[in-house]
Amino acid sequence: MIIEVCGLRRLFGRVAAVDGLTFGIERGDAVGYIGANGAGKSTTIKMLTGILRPTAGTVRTCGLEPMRQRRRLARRIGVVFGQRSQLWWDLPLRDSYRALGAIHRLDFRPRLAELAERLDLGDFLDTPVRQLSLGQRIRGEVAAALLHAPELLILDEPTIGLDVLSKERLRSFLIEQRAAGTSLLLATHDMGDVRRLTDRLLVVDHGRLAFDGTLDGLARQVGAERILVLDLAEPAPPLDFVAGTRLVGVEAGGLRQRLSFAPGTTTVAAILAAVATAAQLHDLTIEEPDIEAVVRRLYSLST
Ligand SMILES: Nc1ncnc2c1ncn2[C@@H]1O[C@H](COP(=O)(O)OP(=O)(O)OP(=O)(O)O)[C@@H](O)[C@H]1O
Repeated sequence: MIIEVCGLRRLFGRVAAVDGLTFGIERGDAVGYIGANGAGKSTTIKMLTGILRPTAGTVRTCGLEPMRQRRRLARRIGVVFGQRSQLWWDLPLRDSYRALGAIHRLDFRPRLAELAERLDLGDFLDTPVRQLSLGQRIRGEVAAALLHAPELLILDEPTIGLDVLSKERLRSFLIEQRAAGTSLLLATHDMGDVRRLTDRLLVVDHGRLAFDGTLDGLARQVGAERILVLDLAEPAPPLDFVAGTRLVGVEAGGLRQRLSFAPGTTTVAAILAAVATAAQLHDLTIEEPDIEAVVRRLYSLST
Protein backbone atom coordinates (compact mmCIF):
# COMPACT_ATOMS: atom_id res chain seq x y z
CA MET A 1 0.00 0.00 0.00
CA ILE A 2 1.16 3.49 -0.79
CA ILE A 3 -0.81 5.10 2.07
CA GLU A 4 -1.83 3.40 5.31
CA VAL A 5 -3.61 5.31 8.00
CA CYS A 6 -4.83 3.74 11.22
CA GLY A 7 -6.80 5.44 13.99
CA LEU A 8 -5.37 8.78 12.91
CA ARG A 9 -6.26 11.73 15.10
CA ARG A 10 -5.23 15.35 15.32
CA LEU A 11 -6.45 17.80 17.91
CA PHE A 12 -6.16 21.58 17.79
CA GLY A 13 -6.94 22.54 21.36
CA ARG A 14 -10.22 20.78 21.94
CA VAL A 15 -11.17 20.57 18.28
CA ALA A 16 -10.57 17.16 16.69
CA ALA A 17 -9.72 18.17 13.11
CA VAL A 18 -9.10 14.49 12.31
CA ASP A 19 -10.89 12.07 14.55
CA GLY A 20 -9.96 8.42 14.14
CA LEU A 21 -9.37 7.88 10.43
CA THR A 22 -8.50 4.44 9.12
CA PHE A 23 -7.98 3.71 5.43
CA GLY A 24 -5.48 2.31 2.96
CA ILE A 25 -4.65 3.25 -0.61
CA GLU A 26 -3.09 0.79 -3.02
CA ARG A 27 -0.17 1.70 -5.20
CA GLY A 28 -1.34 2.97 -8.60
CA ASP A 29 -4.76 4.03 -7.33
CA ALA A 30 -6.32 7.44 -7.87
CA VAL A 31 -8.44 8.43 -4.90
CA GLY A 32 -10.59 11.51 -4.33
CA TYR A 33 -10.69 12.96 -0.84
CA ILE A 34 -13.72 15.12 -0.31
CA GLY A 35 -15.61 16.79 2.50
CA ALA A 36 -17.20 20.08 3.45
CA ASN A 37 -15.10 23.08 4.49
CA GLY A 38 -13.28 22.32 7.71
CA ALA A 39 -13.92 18.55 7.46
CA GLY A 40 -10.24 17.76 8.02
CA LYS A 41 -8.87 17.21 4.51
CA SER A 42 -5.89 19.55 4.69
CA THR A 43 -5.03 18.36 8.19
CA THR A 44 -4.97 14.77 6.92
CA ILE A 45 -2.71 15.73 4.02
CA LYS A 46 -0.35 17.55 6.34
CA MET A 47 -0.02 14.39 8.45
CA LEU A 48 0.48 12.23 5.36
CA THR A 49 3.31 14.45 4.21
CA GLY A 50 5.07 14.99 7.54
CA ILE A 51 4.14 18.65 8.02
CA LEU A 52 1.99 17.96 11.06
CA ARG A 53 2.40 15.47 13.89
CA PRO A 54 -0.58 13.22 14.62
CA THR A 55 -2.02 13.41 18.13
CA ALA A 56 -2.73 9.66 17.94
CA GLY A 57 -2.76 6.80 15.47
CA THR A 58 -0.30 5.81 12.78
CA VAL A 59 0.38 6.90 9.26
CA ARG A 60 2.65 5.39 6.63
CA THR A 61 3.22 7.05 3.29
CA CYS A 62 5.27 5.07 0.74
CA GLY A 63 6.03 2.76 3.65
CA LEU A 64 7.70 5.61 5.58
CA GLU A 65 6.82 7.41 8.78
CA PRO A 66 6.23 10.95 7.52
CA MET A 67 7.37 12.95 10.58
CA ARG A 68 10.47 10.90 11.27
CA GLN A 69 11.47 10.21 7.67
CA ARG A 70 10.34 13.45 6.09
CA ARG A 71 13.39 13.93 3.90
CA ARG A 72 13.31 10.45 2.46
CA LEU A 73 9.60 10.84 1.91
CA ALA A 74 10.10 14.17 0.09
CA ARG A 75 12.08 12.30 -2.56
CA ARG A 76 9.20 9.93 -3.18
CA ILE A 77 6.13 12.14 -3.11
CA GLY A 78 5.04 15.33 -4.85
CA VAL A 79 2.58 17.72 -3.24
CA VAL A 80 0.57 20.52 -4.79
CA PHE A 81 -1.36 22.94 -2.61
CA GLY A 82 -3.58 24.93 -4.99
CA GLN A 83 -3.69 27.87 -2.63
CA ARG A 84 -0.07 27.95 -1.57
CA SER A 85 3.02 28.08 -3.72
CA GLN A 86 6.21 26.08 -3.56
CA LEU A 87 7.77 28.29 -6.21
CA TRP A 88 10.03 31.29 -5.64
CA TRP A 89 7.80 34.26 -6.25
CA ASP A 90 10.39 36.69 -7.64
CA LEU A 91 12.39 34.22 -9.70
CA PRO A 92 11.69 33.02 -13.21
CA LEU A 93 9.93 29.69 -13.13
CA ARG A 94 13.00 27.94 -14.54
CA ASP A 95 15.11 29.04 -11.54
CA SER A 96 12.67 27.39 -9.14
CA TYR A 97 13.18 24.13 -11.01
CA ARG A 98 16.93 24.62 -10.90
CA ALA A 99 16.70 25.09 -7.12
CA LEU A 100 14.42 22.08 -6.70
CA GLY A 101 16.79 20.03 -8.88
CA ALA A 102 19.63 20.98 -6.52
CA ILE A 103 17.53 20.06 -3.46
CA HIS A 104 16.72 16.65 -4.94
CA ARG A 105 20.27 16.33 -6.29
CA LEU A 106 19.16 15.53 -9.80
CA ASP A 107 19.76 16.83 -13.26
CA PHE A 108 16.38 18.47 -13.68
CA ARG A 109 16.77 19.36 -17.36
CA PRO A 110 15.57 16.24 -19.19
CA ARG A 111 12.55 15.86 -16.94
CA LEU A 112 11.76 19.57 -17.16
CA ALA A 113 11.90 19.42 -20.95
CA GLU A 114 9.33 16.62 -20.87
CA LEU A 115 7.07 18.34 -18.31
CA ALA A 116 7.35 21.71 -20.06
CA GLU A 117 6.14 20.11 -23.24
CA ARG A 118 3.30 18.17 -21.65
CA LEU A 119 2.14 21.12 -19.51
CA ASP A 120 2.87 23.75 -22.14
CA LEU A 121 5.20 25.80 -19.95
CA GLY A 122 7.50 26.89 -22.77
CA ASP A 123 6.15 30.42 -23.17
CA PHE A 124 6.62 31.44 -19.58
CA LEU A 125 9.55 29.43 -18.20
CA ASP A 126 11.56 32.65 -18.00
CA THR A 127 8.79 34.76 -16.47
CA PRO A 128 8.89 35.55 -12.75
CA VAL A 129 6.31 33.49 -10.93
CA ARG A 130 4.47 36.53 -9.57
CA GLN A 131 3.63 37.59 -13.14
CA LEU A 132 2.01 34.28 -14.09
CA SER A 133 -1.73 33.80 -14.45
CA LEU A 134 -3.32 31.37 -11.99
CA GLY A 135 -3.59 28.66 -14.65
CA GLN A 136 0.07 29.08 -15.62
CA ARG A 137 1.20 29.06 -12.02
CA ILE A 138 -0.72 25.89 -11.17
CA ARG A 139 0.81 24.14 -14.18
CA GLY A 140 4.16 25.37 -12.92
CA GLU A 141 3.37 23.99 -9.45
CA VAL A 142 2.42 20.60 -10.84
CA ALA A 143 5.67 20.43 -12.82
CA ALA A 144 7.59 21.35 -9.64
CA ALA A 145 5.86 18.56 -7.73
CA LEU A 146 6.67 16.03 -10.46
CA LEU A 147 10.22 17.09 -11.25
CA HIS A 148 11.73 14.23 -9.26
CA ALA A 149 9.28 11.68 -10.74
CA PRO A 150 7.58 10.83 -7.43
CA GLU A 151 5.56 7.64 -7.06
CA LEU A 152 2.73 9.46 -5.26
CA LEU A 153 1.25 12.83 -6.11
CA ILE A 154 -0.93 14.52 -3.48
CA LEU A 155 -3.00 17.46 -4.64
CA ASP A 156 -4.99 19.78 -2.39
CA GLU A 157 -7.58 21.72 -4.43
CA PRO A 158 -5.45 21.89 -7.59
CA THR A 159 -8.19 23.20 -9.87
CA ILE A 160 -9.65 25.83 -7.56
CA GLY A 161 -10.23 29.10 -9.41
CA LEU A 162 -9.18 27.71 -12.81
CA ASP A 163 -11.24 28.38 -15.91
CA VAL A 164 -12.86 25.44 -17.68
CA LEU A 165 -10.12 25.06 -20.29
CA SER A 166 -7.23 25.18 -17.81
CA LYS A 167 -9.04 22.69 -15.58
CA GLU A 168 -9.52 20.30 -18.45
CA ARG A 169 -5.90 20.58 -19.52
CA LEU A 170 -4.66 19.88 -16.05
CA ARG A 171 -7.02 16.95 -15.68
CA SER A 172 -5.84 15.37 -18.96
CA PHE A 173 -2.26 15.74 -17.83
CA LEU A 174 -3.00 14.09 -14.48
CA ILE A 175 -4.80 11.24 -16.22
CA GLU A 176 -1.64 10.62 -18.25
CA GLN A 177 0.53 10.70 -15.14
CA ARG A 178 -1.69 8.18 -13.50
CA ALA A 179 -1.56 5.93 -16.57
CA ALA A 180 2.23 6.15 -16.33
CA GLY A 181 2.00 4.66 -12.81
CA THR A 182 1.83 7.64 -10.43
CA SER A 183 -0.60 7.16 -7.56
CA LEU A 184 -2.90 10.11 -6.90
CA LEU A 185 -4.62 11.45 -3.82
CA LEU A 186 -6.76 14.42 -4.67
CA ALA A 187 -8.54 16.61 -2.13
CA THR A 188 -11.12 18.67 -3.94
CA HIS A 189 -14.46 20.43 -3.82
CA ASP A 190 -14.96 19.78 -7.49
CA MET A 191 -17.11 16.79 -8.48
CA GLY A 192 -15.77 17.10 -12.03
CA ASP A 193 -12.24 16.44 -10.72
CA VAL A 194 -13.48 13.43 -8.83
CA ARG A 195 -15.35 12.02 -11.80
CA ARG A 196 -12.59 12.52 -14.32
CA LEU A 197 -9.56 11.66 -12.22
CA THR A 198 -10.41 9.13 -9.57
CA ASP A 199 -12.02 5.74 -9.24
CA ARG A 200 -12.45 5.68 -5.52
CA LEU A 201 -13.74 8.28 -3.17
CA LEU A 202 -13.21 8.89 0.52
CA VAL A 203 -15.60 11.32 2.13
CA VAL A 204 -14.50 12.84 5.40
CA ASP A 205 -16.92 14.56 7.71
CA HIS A 206 -15.95 16.17 11.02
CA GLY A 207 -12.65 14.33 10.85
CA ARG A 208 -14.26 10.92 10.35
CA LEU A 209 -14.67 8.72 7.33
CA ALA A 210 -18.28 9.00 6.17
CA PHE A 211 -17.97 7.06 2.91
CA ASP A 212 -15.46 4.87 1.09
CA GLY A 213 -16.43 3.65 -2.38
CA THR A 214 -17.11 4.71 -5.93
CA LEU A 215 -18.79 7.91 -7.05
CA ASP A 216 -21.65 5.89 -8.51
CA GLY A 217 -22.02 4.11 -5.18
CA LEU A 218 -22.16 7.47 -3.42
CA ALA A 219 -24.71 8.77 -5.92
CA ARG A 220 -26.87 5.69 -5.29
CA GLN A 221 -26.60 6.07 -1.55
CA VAL A 222 -27.49 9.75 -1.39
CA GLY A 223 -29.32 10.25 -4.66
CA ALA A 224 -26.71 12.68 -6.00
CA GLU A 225 -27.93 13.20 -9.49
CA ARG A 226 -26.22 14.88 -12.41
CA ILE A 227 -28.12 17.26 -14.64
CA LEU A 228 -27.83 17.28 -18.39
CA VAL A 229 -28.60 20.75 -19.75
CA LEU A 230 -29.71 20.45 -23.37
CA ASP A 231 -29.77 23.47 -25.66
CA LEU A 232 -31.85 22.60 -28.68
CA ALA A 233 -31.66 23.97 -32.19
CA GLU A 234 -35.45 24.59 -32.15
CA PRO A 235 -38.00 24.70 -29.33
CA ALA A 236 -39.28 21.17 -28.62
CA PRO A 237 -42.09 19.68 -26.53
CA PRO A 238 -41.04 18.59 -23.02
CA LEU A 239 -38.48 15.76 -23.19
CA ASP A 240 -40.22 13.80 -20.46
CA PHE A 241 -39.96 10.37 -22.08
CA VAL A 242 -36.25 9.61 -21.74
CA ALA A 243 -35.68 6.39 -19.81
CA GLY A 244 -33.64 6.77 -16.63
CA THR A 245 -34.10 10.55 -16.46
CA ARG A 246 -36.40 13.09 -14.89
CA LEU A 247 -37.29 16.35 -16.64
CA VAL A 248 -36.45 19.04 -14.10
CA GLY A 249 -36.73 22.21 -16.16
CA VAL A 250 -37.98 23.64 -19.44
CA GLU A 251 -36.83 27.16 -20.33
CA ALA A 252 -37.12 29.54 -23.26
CA GLY A 253 -40.27 27.87 -24.55
CA GLY A 254 -38.59 24.48 -24.81
CA LEU A 255 -35.24 25.61 -26.25
CA ARG A 256 -33.38 24.67 -23.09
CA GLN A 257 -34.38 21.55 -21.14
CA ARG A 258 -32.80 19.99 -18.09
CA LEU A 259 -32.79 16.25 -17.44
CA SER A 260 -31.68 14.85 -14.13
CA PHE A 261 -30.20 11.34 -13.97
CA ALA A 262 -28.38 9.15 -11.51
CA PRO A 263 -24.98 7.86 -12.66
CA GLY A 264 -25.08 4.09 -13.00
CA THR A 265 -28.72 3.99 -14.13
CA THR A 266 -28.18 5.37 -17.62
CA THR A 267 -25.47 7.03 -19.68
CA VAL A 268 -25.19 10.38 -21.42
CA ALA A 269 -24.90 8.53 -24.73
CA ALA A 270 -28.19 6.67 -24.16
CA ILE A 271 -29.95 9.89 -23.16
CA LEU A 272 -28.70 11.73 -26.23
CA ALA A 273 -29.81 8.90 -28.51
CA ALA A 274 -33.33 9.11 -27.06
CA VAL A 275 -33.41 12.91 -27.30
CA ALA A 276 -32.31 12.77 -30.94
CA THR A 277 -35.59 11.05 -31.86
CA ALA A 278 -37.54 14.18 -30.87
CA ALA A 279 -35.25 17.17 -31.05
CA GLN A 280 -32.10 18.47 -32.66
CA LEU A 281 -29.34 19.21 -30.19
CA HIS A 282 -27.34 22.40 -30.42
CA ASP A 283 -25.20 22.24 -27.29
CA LEU A 284 -25.04 20.51 -23.94
CA THR A 285 -23.47 20.85 -20.54
CA ILE A 286 -23.45 18.58 -17.53
CA GLU A 287 -23.94 19.98 -14.07
CA GLU A 288 -22.26 17.93 -11.40
CA PRO A 289 -23.87 17.62 -7.97
CA ASP A 290 -22.51 20.03 -5.42
CA ILE A 291 -20.07 18.33 -3.06
CA GLU A 292 -21.26 20.22 0.00
CA ALA A 293 -24.85 19.13 -0.71
CA VAL A 294 -23.76 15.50 -1.20
CA VAL A 295 -21.86 15.51 2.06
CA ARG A 296 -24.75 17.13 3.94
CA ARG A 297 -27.07 14.49 2.59
CA LEU A 298 -24.68 11.69 3.49
CA TYR A 299 -24.38 13.11 6.97
CA SER A 300 -28.13 13.40 7.42
CA LEU A 301 -28.56 9.77 6.33
CA SER A 302 -25.97 8.50 8.79
CA THR A 303 -27.30 10.34 11.85
N1 LIG B 1 -3.51 25.20 12.71
C1 LIG B 1 -4.75 25.08 13.17
N2 LIG B 1 -5.09 25.57 14.38
C2 LIG B 1 -6.34 25.44 14.87
N3 LIG B 1 -7.36 24.82 14.21
C3 LIG B 1 -7.08 24.32 13.00
C4 LIG B 1 -5.77 24.43 12.41
N4 LIG B 1 -5.79 23.82 11.19
C5 LIG B 1 -7.06 23.37 11.04
N5 LIG B 1 -7.83 23.66 12.11
C6 LIG B 1 -9.25 23.30 12.29
O1 LIG B 1 -9.39 21.92 12.02
C7 LIG B 1 -10.57 21.64 11.28
C8 LIG B 1 -10.21 20.95 9.97
O2 LIG B 1 -9.51 21.86 9.12
P1 LIG B 1 -8.92 21.44 7.69
O3 LIG B 1 -8.20 22.64 7.17
O4 LIG B 1 -8.19 20.17 7.81
O5 LIG B 1 -10.24 21.21 6.85
P2 LIG B 1 -10.44 21.04 5.29
O6 LIG B 1 -11.33 19.86 5.14
O7 LIG B 1 -9.15 21.00 4.60
O8 LIG B 1 -11.23 22.36 4.93
P3 LIG B 1 -11.22 23.26 3.59
O9 LIG B 1 -12.00 22.50 2.59
O10 LIG B 1 -11.91 24.49 4.04
O11 LIG B 1 -9.78 23.47 3.23
C9 LIG B 1 -11.28 22.98 11.12
O12 LIG B 1 -12.21 23.10 12.16
C10 LIG B 1 -10.16 23.99 11.29
O13 LIG B 1 -10.66 25.20 11.78
